[in-house]
Amino acid sequence: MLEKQRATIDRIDRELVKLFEERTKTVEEVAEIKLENNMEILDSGREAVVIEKVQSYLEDDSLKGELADLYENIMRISRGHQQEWMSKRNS
Ligand SMILES: C=C(O[C@@H]1C=C(C(=O)O)C=C[C@H]1O)C(=O)O
Repeated sequence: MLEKQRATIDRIDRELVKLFEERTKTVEEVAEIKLENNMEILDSGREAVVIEKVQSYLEDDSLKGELADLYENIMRISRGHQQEWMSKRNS
């Protein structure tokens, strides 16, 4: 009954995981630059811009709130990853 839709979701998830890994590797490069330049992990201005930007890519504006929620979580995880990465680098 749900096979076709779930196969589509599985395909999308595979792509999302690939992109998540690519984003996270890039975030590690950001962490390295921040560590070298004594910069704060959190950049609230940039986070606000990211959310506005991704919302502008939507075709369905009714998803704006959910997309903001998703990106708030992605960036929270991103900051946690930078923290971990910096701690390992310093140990
Ligand atoms: C990756 C960065 O670090 C943090 C995480 C962000 C992100 O994951 O997009 C954005 C801003 C920062 O709070 C950055 O400064 O660009």
